[in-house]
Amino acid sequence: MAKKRRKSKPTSAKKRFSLRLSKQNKVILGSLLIVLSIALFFSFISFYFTWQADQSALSQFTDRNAEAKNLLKKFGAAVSHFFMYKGFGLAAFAFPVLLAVTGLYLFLGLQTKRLIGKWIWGLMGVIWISIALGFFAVDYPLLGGLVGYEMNDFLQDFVGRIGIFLLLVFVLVVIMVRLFNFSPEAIGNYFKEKGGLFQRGTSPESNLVKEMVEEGTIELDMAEEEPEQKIDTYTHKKDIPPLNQEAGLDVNLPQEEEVDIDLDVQKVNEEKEESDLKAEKLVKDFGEFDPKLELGNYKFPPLDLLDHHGGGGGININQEELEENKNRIVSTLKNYKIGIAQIKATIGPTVTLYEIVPEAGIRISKIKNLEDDIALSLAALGIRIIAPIPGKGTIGIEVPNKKATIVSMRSVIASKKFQNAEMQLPIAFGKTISNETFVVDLAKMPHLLMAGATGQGKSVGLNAVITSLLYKKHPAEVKFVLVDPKKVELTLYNKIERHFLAKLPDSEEAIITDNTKVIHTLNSLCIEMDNRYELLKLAMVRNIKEYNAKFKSRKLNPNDGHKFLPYIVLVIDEFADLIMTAGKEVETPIARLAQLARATGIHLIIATQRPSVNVITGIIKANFPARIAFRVTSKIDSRTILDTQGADQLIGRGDMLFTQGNDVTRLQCAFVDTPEVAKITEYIGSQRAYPDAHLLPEYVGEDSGTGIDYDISDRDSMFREAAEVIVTAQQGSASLIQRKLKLGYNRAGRIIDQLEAAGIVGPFEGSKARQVLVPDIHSLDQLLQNETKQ
Ligand SMILES: Nc1ncnc2c1ncn2[C@@H]1O[C@H](COP(=O)(O)OP(=O)(O)OP(=O)(O)O)[C@@H](O)[C@H]1O
Repeated sequence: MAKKRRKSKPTSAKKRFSLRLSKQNKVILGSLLIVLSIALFFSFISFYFTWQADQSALSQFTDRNAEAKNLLKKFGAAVSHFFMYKGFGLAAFAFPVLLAVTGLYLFLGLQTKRLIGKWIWGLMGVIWISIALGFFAVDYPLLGGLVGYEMNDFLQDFVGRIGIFLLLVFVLVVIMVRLFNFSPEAIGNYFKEKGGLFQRGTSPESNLVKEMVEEGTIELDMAEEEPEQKIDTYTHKKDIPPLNQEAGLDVNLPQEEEVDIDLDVQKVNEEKEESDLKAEKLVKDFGEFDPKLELGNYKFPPLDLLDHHGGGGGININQEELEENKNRIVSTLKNYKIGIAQIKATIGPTVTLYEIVPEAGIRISKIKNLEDDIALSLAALGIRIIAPIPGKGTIGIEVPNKKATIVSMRSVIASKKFQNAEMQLPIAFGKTISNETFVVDLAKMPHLLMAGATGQGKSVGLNAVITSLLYKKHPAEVKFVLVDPKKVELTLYNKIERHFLAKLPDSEEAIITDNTKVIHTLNSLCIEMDNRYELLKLAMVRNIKEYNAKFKSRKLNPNDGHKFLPYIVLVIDEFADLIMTAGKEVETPIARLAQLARATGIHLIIATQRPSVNVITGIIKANFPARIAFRVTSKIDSRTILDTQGADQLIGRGDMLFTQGNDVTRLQCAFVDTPEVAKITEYIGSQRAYPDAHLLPEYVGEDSGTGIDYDISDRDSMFREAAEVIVTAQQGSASLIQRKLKLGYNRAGRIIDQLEAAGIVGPFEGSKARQVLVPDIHSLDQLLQNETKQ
């Protein structure tokens, strides 16, 4: 309080000052100073040529007959004489510079507070240069001016010439250190920055491509180089001063100055500017924040861990088969009196697309109506007719190849498209019908629904998604929450628990196989989402990408609860099983996450064997625009997933349809076998890991919070403070207590329970904040007093 009162005085003084110096006055004064500085500058220059001739004019300043040779005549001669001859010699040039800077600040309406520093440093520099010139140029006293000469004379009596020299060196060091941040680390950083180009070129991602060419040699180089850089920056990290240590006082200023709107706006700008400057300085000194630092030696899995699956040689083109299929298509269509003008084949890994241009006059709707008959006549499993192909005026008939080519995970991971993908969460699903690698960004989807009958490739698909991310992301950047009711599909990922998995604080296993745990985890993710939204709000950004970028550039202070946020990918392998046993309890948090979690970097991937409407409900469907269908058994199932048929005509074994809205793309899913996943997890798991899996916020179940009777004496020592925080903010959330009182989540949760028992907050309401039952601090005082009386 005392602090505040003391602060308010200068504020009002500032306000008066600011009111007196209106915007127009600032512009006028600014221009005056700029003009004056230019006049001084020319006078000083001219002085060096005319000073001897003008000596006499100085004494006859008022005599109109006496003329001065200086460019600015008597004024120029007089001021130059004062500043240069009697003053500081050459160093006096600093004055026009300082005046010009001051003038510009006023003219442009910038904050003048920082000018004080500039003037202090400027004057120090003037004195130093003047003495230095007086010292070194003894024969030219005009260079150092009278001040330089006299100061030298004076100092020589006391410390001698060597003493003056040492003094000058010392002051120079002080100026360099304070003004230009001259430090051994800064020099080190400068050279590191220079060398940065090389390091960037050998990022683990790009390493992967090179690895293919150079089979491991580069990886060795990397291993030697990286630690050096990491360790160095790590030590810096410890030295970083908390961002707000100095800015703490400033933070309150804008609120105090609310009366004057003009003043207020300027203040806020300045504050921003200052924190930005501070962040820039931190980045300059210590480099950007590197989330990967803690596992700086982490090596991305090499390509060798993946098999070719016989697909290394590309697609076999069977000319005979092509010809045969073409003839069948032409003759079948002829039976329906549809003439073909042109036919073109595109060969994919599993199917070949025959693109037909019908003869003029034939309506596409006719062909569309005959869709089933044509499929029947061609008499092959997995034929799909696309009439017309979206965006083209042609009709597509997809006919399965007799010999399907397996698309290996290795080939898609090694593809340029995946390697160069500038995506947040790139996933290489497989190959399209035209044999192009298909890469999508999970962050953009933003959630994925996967369905397909048993044995058609769902698990392989899930593994392909996870593998893609493991090959592209560092453990600091992405965390998986794995739900596996079948208990066997995802067990392999246990090995990377401390690298890539997230779990509830009290659970032993990171992979969730128990249904009640799933409910807790989903609610915990909702809390995580709310907490993240709170952080995004504080940081004034819209999504996790902007937030992390801001955090990396050190604009967010970890002391305010800010931290680097990894993406969280929730994978549920058998959703049907879950929804059947837990119903709404699962559906509600899933729907909430699906609706809101996108901006906070939480993405959902849900796979189900039974794509019936009671599993994929309307709410879920509405929030999962990206869907994948492997082969299903009926048209109805296909419609449930994709809103169109087609999935029932797939041939299985990874043949799939992907939609992200309107268009449906047929893909051959990349194949990654269990032994390959085992090798990858083994490779990652054997490396140095975090001490524990990434911990999700603790979720206190609905029943555990109600009706607990806490003894008053058992209350937490921070109970009273927490109650005040909650009542003042009128928001009953544990995260608020956590933040304001700097407590751990568990302790904050316990206090919330005690507050509930004391009747200060209402019961648990899912992931929403609890209702606060006490309206103000006065009522709180009364309530607590009554308690002690009882
Ligand atoms: N992309 C693919 N390429 C080649 N073969 C595949 C592909 N995907 C799946 N298969 C084959 O299909 C088999 C079954 O796949 P998968 O285990 O993924 O099916 P699923 O849909 O998960 O079945 P379930 O629901 O019973 O677990 C695999 O063992 C493999 O032989």
